[in-house]
Amino acid sequence: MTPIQRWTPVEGQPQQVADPAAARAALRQLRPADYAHSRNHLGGAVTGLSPWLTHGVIDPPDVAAAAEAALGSPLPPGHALTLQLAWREYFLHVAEHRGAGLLQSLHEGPLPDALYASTVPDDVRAGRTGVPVIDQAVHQLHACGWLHNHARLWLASYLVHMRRVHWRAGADWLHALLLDGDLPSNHLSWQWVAGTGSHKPYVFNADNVARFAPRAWHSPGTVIDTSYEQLDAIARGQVALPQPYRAAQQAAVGSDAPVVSSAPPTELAALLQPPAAGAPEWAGQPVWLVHPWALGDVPDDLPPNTVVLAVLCEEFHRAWPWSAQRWQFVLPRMAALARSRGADAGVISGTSNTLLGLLKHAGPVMARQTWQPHYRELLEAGRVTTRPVPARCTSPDTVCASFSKFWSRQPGAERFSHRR
Ligand SMILES: Cc1cc2nc3c(=O)[nH]c(=O)nc-3n(C[C@H](O)[C@H](O)[C@H](O)COP(=O)(O)OP(=O)(O)OC[C@H]3O[C@@H](n4cnc5c(N)ncnc54)[C@H](O)[C@@H]3O)c2cc1C
Repeated sequence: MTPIQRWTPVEGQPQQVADPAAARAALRQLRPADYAHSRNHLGGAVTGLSPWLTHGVIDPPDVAAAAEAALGSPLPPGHALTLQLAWREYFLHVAEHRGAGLLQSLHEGPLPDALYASTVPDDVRAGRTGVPVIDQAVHQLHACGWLHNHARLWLASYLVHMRRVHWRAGADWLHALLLDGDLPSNHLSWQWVAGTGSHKPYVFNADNVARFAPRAWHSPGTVIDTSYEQLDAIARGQVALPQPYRAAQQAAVGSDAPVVSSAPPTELAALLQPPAAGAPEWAGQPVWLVHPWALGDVPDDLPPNTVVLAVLCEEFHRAWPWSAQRWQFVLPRMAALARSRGADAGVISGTSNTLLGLLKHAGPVMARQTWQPHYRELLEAGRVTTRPVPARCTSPDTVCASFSKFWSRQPGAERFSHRR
């Protein structure tokens, strides 16, 4: 195991707060040369940077710069890290164009939506399916809120194709438990696995797990220990679903399943403050608006009298609750940013209407762009001047229906492959 897999409990305490110093320390540990040949292995030299990237503590250009410093040369466009960062930017590109449309199937998958169950079964939620790869993934998810990309692919594929659960139910469930839960990357990846955002269902078998995962994850003799032809036929409904688990292993949600909530846990409640009634003391001053996807440092080119307001938009959090671990990751950093230059000391939680009422008192309002539902609408309705998320790829004006199309429209990309 490499030290970079810090989100796993095996490596000690997971990071607690979206702290830029910790993110910068992680950037200094990048091993881009090893990443290229080992990233598909659960013990490979993956970066573990996704929680910081999701919350805007760092951005893809920072990762590329750190990789270049480690390599001592420019990061080639065809390097695996370049391509994986581009996948993130592709999903943001789709979100920019489709907005909340990414929450519905982009096109029909192998079977009609109505044939899939709308809830995640209890034995999966508890990590007690009897299929070691799935149970290991769920327990790691519970313990540290982070999974390797391959584990996410396996979990999603098993749920959608072996248990016939609708991708949206699985996506919402996983999103709630991840520290890096990000609707564009998460929900579009689920659609890619389901076949509603790609041209074929993604399936995997026990041999694939044995190749890329440690022994405890290997799953011989289980429902996934079969040929790809058979798995594809199951996903397409051409043969019956296998009996997924032994009755003795069915279970209610296990005790290690984190509680998810639309509001911060009580131990963080002191970091919240209600919106002030009437005109605040900073009325008329410029505002830098901090939201959960803007946890990097406050830009240093703002007018000197700019105040920092940190806000939570309640409609979003009611729709997509978070684990306590995620609240712990996000909220103290938001409060620290609010305190850095704020007239208000805490994080203001309110409905869109309440927050809009507050912003009416402000002078010019500026914020980092986001495509997260409700926050995006808040920025638009509040006539907030947004700053783009720093990116390495260009986002074409019309939506690209596939990563290949997106990639082919990047300068110089035609010379390189784009395998996932
Ligand atoms: C079902 C499923 C759900 C996912 N949900 C999320 C999510 O909610 N949030 C999220 O950030 N990523 C998600 N991903 C993408 C990917 O699994 C994670 O970004 C990655 O595993 C994070 O670990 P890392 O930082 O070590 O990645 P690395 O391999 O070190 O990659 C570096 C960075 O590149 C980006 N990246 C890498 N692989 C992908 C990918 N396949 N798609 C998009 N971006 C990628 C991430 O920002 C990542 O931090 C999901 C993938 C799947 C299959």
